[in-house]
Amino acid sequence: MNEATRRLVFPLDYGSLEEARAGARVVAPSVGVLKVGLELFVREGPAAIAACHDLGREVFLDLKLHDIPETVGRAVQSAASLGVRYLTVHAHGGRVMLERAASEAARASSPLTILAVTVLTSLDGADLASLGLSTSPAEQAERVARLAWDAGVRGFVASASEAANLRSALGPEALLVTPGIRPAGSDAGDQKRITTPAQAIAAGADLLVVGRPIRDAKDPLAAARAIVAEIEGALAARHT
Ligand SMILES: O=C(O)c1cc(=O)[nH]c(=O)n1[C@@H]1O[C@H](COP(=O)(O)O)[C@@H](O)[C@H]1O
Repeated sequence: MNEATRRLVFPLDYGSLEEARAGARVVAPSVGVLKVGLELFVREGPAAIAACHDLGREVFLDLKLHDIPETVGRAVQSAASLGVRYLTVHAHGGRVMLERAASEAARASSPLTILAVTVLTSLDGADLASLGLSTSPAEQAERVARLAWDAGVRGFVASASEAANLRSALGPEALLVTPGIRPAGSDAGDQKRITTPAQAIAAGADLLVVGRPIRDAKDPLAAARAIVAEIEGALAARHT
């Protein structure tokens, strides 16, 4: 698998295991990581993770844990026992919760990286204001990313429009995972802070999460291939 393919994360946002398996099988040649999120995990549970492993792909379990430290710590242990490679928690769960998630992941028997979700890509400044936050999404993402970093977390989910800023705030060791990716001309849907795949790579993103532009394309494999080609071009430009 080449570097560009390794960087593409495809969310299995499907309503059943059968659909998820079929969708994953089609795009697997052009996808590095498969993400299992709330829709599929609530319905199908660990079988969804096993299906990804059957395809030889690492699993990103996206449950966006946000609870008291004890509950999150125990949930991290459960996720670790399923052999997932990445697991999301909400950075807004606070320092102790983040510390607990990071320390439980460090004790897992296989590599497990906690990803702190900073500010959801579906939110903009007006949404933050309605929550009583006077910061911009970029400022808020940096604030909670620093909090998570200090708690021992090394993976972060943010819009790629914040990736360059987070990279300079956190340094090369931070793993930056960016959803809200839209190839030029594709529908934003409910995403508000979006970039193209090339912009995300240029900004220093490590992993790009791309769902509907692939899932809902007439030819999902061709859509995934086109995104990988765009990532490849942007990586080459980054290295020159
Ligand atoms: O944690 C995530 O993966 C996530 C965080 C975030 O801020 N925004 C976001 O869209 N996601 C997820 O990334 C995927 C984006 O899907 P599309 O908008 O269809 O490309 C979905 O599975 C979301 O649950």
